[in-house]
Amino acid sequence: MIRIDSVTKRYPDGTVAVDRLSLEIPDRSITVLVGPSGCGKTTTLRMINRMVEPSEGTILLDDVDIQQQPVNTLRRSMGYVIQNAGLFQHRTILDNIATVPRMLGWGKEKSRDRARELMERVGLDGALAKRYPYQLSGGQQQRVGVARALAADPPVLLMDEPFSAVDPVVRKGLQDELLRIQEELGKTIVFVTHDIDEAVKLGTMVAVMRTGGRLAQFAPPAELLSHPADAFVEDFLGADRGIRRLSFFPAAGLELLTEPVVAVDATAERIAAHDSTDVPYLLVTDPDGKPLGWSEPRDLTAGDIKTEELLPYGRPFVPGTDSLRAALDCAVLSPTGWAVAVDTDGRVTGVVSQQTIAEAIRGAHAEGSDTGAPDEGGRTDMKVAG
Ligand SMILES: Nc1ncnc2c1ncn2[C@@H]1O[C@H](COP(=O)(O)OP(=O)(O)OP(=O)(O)O)[C@@H](O)[C@H]1O
Repeated sequence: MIRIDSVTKRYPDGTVAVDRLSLEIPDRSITVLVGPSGCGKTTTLRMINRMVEPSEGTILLDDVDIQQQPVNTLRRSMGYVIQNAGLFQHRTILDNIATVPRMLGWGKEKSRDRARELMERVGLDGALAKRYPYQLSGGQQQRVGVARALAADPPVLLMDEPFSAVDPVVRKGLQDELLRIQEELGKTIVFVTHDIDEAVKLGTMVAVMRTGGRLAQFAPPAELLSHPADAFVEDFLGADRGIRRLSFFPAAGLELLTEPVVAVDATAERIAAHDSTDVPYLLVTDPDGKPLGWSEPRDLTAGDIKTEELLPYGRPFVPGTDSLRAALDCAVLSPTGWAVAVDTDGRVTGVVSQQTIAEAIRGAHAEGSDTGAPDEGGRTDMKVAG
């Protein structure tokens, strides 16, 4: 949909901010521009809505050179979100969001109705409508920024480090919300960040740029993690890229054992029967099948299991939606080294050892090196969960 064709930006002082950049930004997906400070990400984004004009090269929107469109028409088709939201401080939240519809000549009530609808879509409580930006938290202000950019329903959203100024927990919430909005609305989003984790989480495609405004690699995140194009990209991805890559492989294929799982009202025979298995621990569940904790079998007395003496089971994982990374994390954090799998209602479906997870990881890496990356469907499913 957006094609950047050999674009260079030279600022009047001679700085080459972007150097012969070519990118095909796919329709209805999130393309992330990532790279170190000063590598030309913002300049690239601003050339797409002509806040900055290229020195050379062309940018096409639906095969039409953006230079041939009046700037106002172009910008109306592109929502723009920046760090710290850039809200109008003297306008209420509702009127901030209604700004563009009002500019487009919509009536006041219709614009406000649209603004209310968008508040709900971006997860903002309607009670905030009459407040002013300074009465909102940073995360809430960013949500208003996103709602405002969506107000006129533009097909394209340009986002420049929109979530950089908020704390990690709020940031994760905003990222999850953006993925959900993208899924619901199918916008074409170009997203700038300097945070590779954010890029990997959000991007359908990720463009890694290097200082001097040159493209280092343009690939889906799983491929970036499995096959960095060169030492610069590898270095930028960081030391734990092998672990992070596991986010793209589902935990669904792990073989779960049910033998080492007993209910809190288990009989002496059931507990004793466990001696024949290789697992040194038993996971005790409540009568409803929810995990309570681990114990060595010899410490359990049938009819008198003391739940407060059990070892904590840590955080369980859900095989159907979680990734191998999540399963590994559960096993690493578990005092027994075994991870607990549960269904979406929190009932135990089995347990799995670090060793079994390690074997699955070896299999996943081998699969990734054969094909370049895991299949597209699995990758997308794992994005939020991983
Ligand atoms: N108006 C300008 N005049 C001269 N040089 C500029 C101008 N705007 C940006 N630059 C330079 O162009 C280069 C790219 O800047 P840009 O803001 O696009 O980078 P960035 O990757 O977005 O950086 P950051 O992550 O720090 O925001 C930098 O060296 C910057 O100093």
